[in-house]
Amino acid sequence: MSPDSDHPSGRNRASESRDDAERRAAELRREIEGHNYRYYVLDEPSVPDAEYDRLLRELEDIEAAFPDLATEDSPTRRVGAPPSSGFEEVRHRRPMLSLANAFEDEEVEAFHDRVLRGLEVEHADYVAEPKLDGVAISLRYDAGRLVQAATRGDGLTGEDVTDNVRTVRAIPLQLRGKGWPGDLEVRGEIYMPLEGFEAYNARARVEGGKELINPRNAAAGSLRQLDSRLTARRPLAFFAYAAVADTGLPESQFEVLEALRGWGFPVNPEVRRVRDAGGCLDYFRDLGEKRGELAYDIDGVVFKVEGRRDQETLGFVSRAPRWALARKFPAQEEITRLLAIEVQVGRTGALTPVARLEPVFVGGVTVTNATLHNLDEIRRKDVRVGDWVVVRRAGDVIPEVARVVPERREGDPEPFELPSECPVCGSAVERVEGEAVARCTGGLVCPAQRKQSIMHFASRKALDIEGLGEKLIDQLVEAGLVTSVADLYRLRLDDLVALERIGEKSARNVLDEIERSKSPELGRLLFALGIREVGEVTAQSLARQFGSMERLAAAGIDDLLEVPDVGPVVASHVHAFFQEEHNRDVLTALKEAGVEPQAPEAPEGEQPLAGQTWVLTGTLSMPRARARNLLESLGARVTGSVSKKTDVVLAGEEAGSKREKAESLGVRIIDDDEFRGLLADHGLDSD
Ligand SMILES: NC(=O)c1ccc[n+]([C@@H]2O[C@H](COP(=O)([O-])OP(=O)(O)OC[C@H]3O[C@@H](n4cnc5c(N)ncnc54)[C@H](O)[C@@H]3O)[C@@H](O)[C@H]2O)c1
Ligand SMILES: [Zn+2]
Repeated sequence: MSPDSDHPSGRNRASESRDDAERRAAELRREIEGHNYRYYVLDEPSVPDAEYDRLLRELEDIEAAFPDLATEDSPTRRVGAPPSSGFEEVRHRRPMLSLANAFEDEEVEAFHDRVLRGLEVEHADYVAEPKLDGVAISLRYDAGRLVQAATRGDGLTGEDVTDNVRTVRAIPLQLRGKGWPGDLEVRGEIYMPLEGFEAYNARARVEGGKELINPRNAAAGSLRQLDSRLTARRPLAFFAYAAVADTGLPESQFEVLEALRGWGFPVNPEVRRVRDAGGCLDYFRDLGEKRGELAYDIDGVVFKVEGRRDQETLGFVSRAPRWALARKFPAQEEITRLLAIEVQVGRTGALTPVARLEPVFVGGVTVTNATLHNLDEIRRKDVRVGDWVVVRRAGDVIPEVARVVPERREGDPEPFELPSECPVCGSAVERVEGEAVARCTGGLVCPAQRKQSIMHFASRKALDIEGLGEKLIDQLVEAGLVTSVADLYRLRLDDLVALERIGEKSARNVLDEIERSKSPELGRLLFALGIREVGEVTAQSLARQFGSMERLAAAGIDDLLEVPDVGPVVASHVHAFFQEEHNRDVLTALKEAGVEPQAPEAPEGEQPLAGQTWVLTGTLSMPRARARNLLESLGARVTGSVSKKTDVVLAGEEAGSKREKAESLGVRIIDDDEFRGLLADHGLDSD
């Protein structure tokens, strides 16, 4: 959070007097307890970890300044939360503790100094391990067989989740190799790999289920299901990082990890032995660079004193060992205030809502804007202007508003609505049912889309204006010479020659090309207009069906639906395009400039099916578009619905109502095999 923020958790708010401190400490404890409950019991935190860590540190600072304010049960002294009912309790043989946290390099150096002093040595070796962002688990093995699995709980007592843990494939039910202690406890982290996490959420979005907040809470929540069949469906994995036994364990942490590997446990491959603070910090930096490539979330690095005897010498403080330290990465999630939602128009006309934020330091940079994706996402997350929101910036990914902090909403702000007109050009905004993205329909006139639309217009499959490339288009638009494609036809030699880096010869060539493009095939011109979802094939179909721009422009949705392969989405895009006044102006301007589209020609060659009208229905053994092309190349007209004018219905498998209608009208019906025979008769290859 920015230092000038007015949120009460700012750490620099020194407590002036003891009374203030006492009040603030009580406030902090209440708030932290609330977060603990949401995080450890519900597996559904509302604030990001960074915010929680700040609150905890503020409380630690107060307790350090006024030691008599520190209560026995203060959250600064406790680990996690007591086990929840619904599970048997498991008393840990040795407490499962937390880790001391470091947010700065200096804190790593201070830790190292304490270790050197504690052990009375000059150098110290550490094992450096990725700090997995998952959930700690304790696994008991009796004579090599898994007999019990428990969560950390409050550190002393955990929850018996044995049945659930048995469904995690990475955890051996029976130890391998040899030399394992007969009575062995293995500790490690159960986590959800990112891929599985994203796949799970993608499915939840489609099926309308509940999404998981982050991989760590996903892992914890999965493990604490009361029905282990639900756990089995979650993609969980495991890394071991510690072992507890009375005898029979190697003397150093590194060797313990190697032994665990030999006994069949996955051990993180990034684990290294390092020396002194310098070695720790190098490792931290290197792993930080790799963080984005890992298949799982890590939130930092753990340094552990290598020798087990040395660990014992150093011992523990209330909630963490003195021989270990977690150096945390910069937070990828932060909390800040949503000041406004602005709408940007992209090069393709997509309207993107963008969050204007109170500046916040997250993922290593200061973020002032974040994407909100689209209106559906805003609705799903119920984001409203003025809310406190969690902003996420992972690696180089564009920052996004991940979620709202609901308990901090003030009043009852209005839900956000998209404008009905494009904020850039004023054209109508279209939102097709079932599509997430809303778009400006003024593709041909909208300044936000200008360069893109001209480039598309001139491209090879459209009007194929050679020499009119991206650079020249940039120059033309920036010089104000071209605001829509119709302006291309008003360009003069002087205009072009006046531009930088264009000689007279190439200017002439471009003008010749533009002149030549004045009599395009109708289908190409339609494609060139850049109507959404109208690709080359659809443009050709539209051209064949309607024969002229005027007829197409006058077509209603129902007329459009008659065209083969045109469904409701395309029909609605085409309709909206021609409804938009700005677009009609450009079409008029094109006409005035002398652009005359050519009606589609009859295909060349033999036309044995000329004059026949065909309808395709059911599942064919080739893609429908191909069947249609083949028929058209033989001269047939292919339409979408069966009527008395239909000559032949080609009915594939599971043909439904169209087939019935053809039967009732007495229209000839042929099947896939007959169709292939017919193609073969005309020398066409059906494969
Ligand atoms: N957002 C919230 O509301 C909220 C609430 C409570 C706690 N938290 C977060 O939870 C964390 C505190 O929880 P904590 O007490 O578990 O401390 P911690 O997560 O900082 O460190 C201890 C834990 O690290 C894990 N760990 C991962 N890799 C390890 C390795 N190689 N070796 C040893 N341990 C490893 C273990 O599970 C261990 O229990 C903080 O990050 C805090 O921000 C957040
Ligand atoms: Zn626009």
